[in-house]
Amino acid sequence: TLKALLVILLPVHPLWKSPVSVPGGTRQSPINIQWRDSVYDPCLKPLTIQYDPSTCLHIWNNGYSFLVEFEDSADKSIITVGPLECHYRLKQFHFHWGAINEWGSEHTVDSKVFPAELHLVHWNANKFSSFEEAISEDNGLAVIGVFLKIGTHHKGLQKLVDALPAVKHKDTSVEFDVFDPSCLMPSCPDYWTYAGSLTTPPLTESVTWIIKKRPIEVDQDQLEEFRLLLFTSAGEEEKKMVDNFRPLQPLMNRTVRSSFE
Ligand SMILES: CCCSc1c(F)c(F)c(S(=O)(=O)NC)c(F)c1F
Ligand SMILES: [Zn+2]
Repeated sequence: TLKALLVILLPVHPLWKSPVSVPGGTRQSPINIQWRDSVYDPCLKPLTIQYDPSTCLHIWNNGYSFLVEFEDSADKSIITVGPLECHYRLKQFHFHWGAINEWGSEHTVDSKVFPAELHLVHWNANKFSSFEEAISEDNGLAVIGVFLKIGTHHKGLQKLVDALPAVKHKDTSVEFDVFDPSCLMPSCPDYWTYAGSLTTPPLTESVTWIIKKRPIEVDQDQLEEFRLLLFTSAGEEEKKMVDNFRPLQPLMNRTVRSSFE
């Protein structure tokens, strides 16, 4: 099918500048989560999320996605428990999406692709003194992945969507004073977790992934606003910011655990 052909061709997709595979990589992301192969771990507790909306700083277009960044000089917005042995500070969140609703997410579940995926990036403030240090260390980062599906309008997301025209071009930013990212979480506490990597350079294998089982719903107009962003700077020939996801990586010798039976 067209989709299969495109997925095969995707690794050489011109918009994907990073190496599709990392030499010697044994725990790369994203992966397909095969539900029946995931192993229920009764020791996995619900994730504890404590975000302080006033730590929100700004939104910026980094030429790959749009990032909402947070002030991380203290333990004000943190996640703990779940599969984590330490507390992790929220650094930023961003999204990956497709040109059309048929693809866009980085992870897949039983090979099902979602139109988009939210990543909330946290760093281990118990063990390291900065995000920059943690990014290349084992257990340095914890990323919550939330799938997006097309459905009802998402009121919390709309505040973010309304600010996107101000960051249309690469290297533009806009102040974003108060935002509580917990409004972007599905109500269901269930998740899968596995040891993986960043999906953008430097692709370091430092991430404990926490993938929420249930998606959140956004409406078509909201996702279309993502697709109006540009990879390019003002004055350059415009390239729409779409298909900013990495191809699936081999599971290799990894087990995906579930927090639910
Ligand atoms: C040099 C990193 C800049 S911050 C960042 C990011 F911008 C990003 F896109 C991803 S991702 O791999 O794409 N998604 C988890 C990250 F993990 C990050 F930490
Ligand atoms: Zn990401």
